Amino acid sequence: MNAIDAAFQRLREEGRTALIPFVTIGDPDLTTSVDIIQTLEQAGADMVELGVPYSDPLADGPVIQRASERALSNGRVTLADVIEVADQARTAGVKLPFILFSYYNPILQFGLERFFDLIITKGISGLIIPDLPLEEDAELRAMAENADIHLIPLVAPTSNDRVTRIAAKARGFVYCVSSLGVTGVRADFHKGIDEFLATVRSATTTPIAVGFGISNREQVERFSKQADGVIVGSAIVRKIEEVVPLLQSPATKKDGLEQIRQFVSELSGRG
Ligand SMILES: O=P(O)(O)OC[C@@H](O)[C@@H](O)c1c[nH]c2ccccc12
Repeated sequence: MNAIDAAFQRLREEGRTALIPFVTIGDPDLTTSVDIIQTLEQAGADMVELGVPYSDPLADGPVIQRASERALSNGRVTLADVIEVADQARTAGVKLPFILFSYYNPILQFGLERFFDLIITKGISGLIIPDLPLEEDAELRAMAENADIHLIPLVAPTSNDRVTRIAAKARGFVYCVSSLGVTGVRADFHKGIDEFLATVRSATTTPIAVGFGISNREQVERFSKQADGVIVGSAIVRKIEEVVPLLQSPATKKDGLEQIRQFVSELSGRG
C-alpha cells in the first residue's frame, strides 16, 4: 500500500487530521534540509511536501520565492539533489511519506522515464506538479500509476465543473487551494471556501487536504473539521527564514532547529 494511503488510513482510525508541511529543499542548504525534515517529523508532521527550488515560481508568494532564491544562491539545486535529500532523510530514519513538489519543467528536462526510474527507488510516495493541468497529464499520470506513486491534483474555488473530473482521478489526496492567488499567509480565505470543500468532498472518496494561507493552530483546527489534511508552507518557510542565521552556525544550529520544531508542534497541536 502506498505510504500516503496508509497514513490517511491510520489518521482516520485515530480521528486525526494530517499536518502536511511544505519546505523548499536546499533552504538554507541541502544538509540542513535533512535536519529540517527530521525536525518536522519530531514536531508531529504526518507527511511532507519536498519543494524543488525553481527560478520562476509563478504560483509562489514572496516567502517561498525568497526560499528558492536562498537555495539556488548556494549553487544549483537539481531535482536529483532534492531526491537525494529525501533518500538521506529516509536513511536517517524519517518515516514520513514524501511528496515531491516540483514545477513541470525540471521534470521534463530530467526526462519522464529517468525521473520515475529514480524516484521509485528513493521512497517518494506522491507528486504535486502545480503547473501540470489534468488536460495535459495523461502520460505522466499513467507512469505514476504504474509506479504506485500518487499524482496529487490541485483544485481551486474557481475550478467549478472541473472539480468533479479532477477529483474523480485523484490519488493520494485532493489539494484544495483555500484562496485565489499565490501562496502566502492570509488572515481570511475565499468567501465560498466551505461550500467549495463540500463540493470536493462530495465528488470523491479520496482524502482532501486544504492549503494556502494557513499559519496558526486556530486555522488548522478550522479546516480540520472539513478536510483530512492541512498543508502549511509559507508560515513554516518564514520560520526557517527567521532562523537561517542560527542554522548556518554549528554552535547555534540546534537552537534554530528547536525553534522550527516548536513552531510546527504548535500547528500540530502537540505544542
Ligand atoms: O505557502 P502556503 O500559503 O502555506 O501554501 C502551501 C504552499 O506553500 C505549498 O503547497 C506550495 C508551494 N508552492 C506552491 C505552488 C502552487 C501551489 C502550492 C504550492
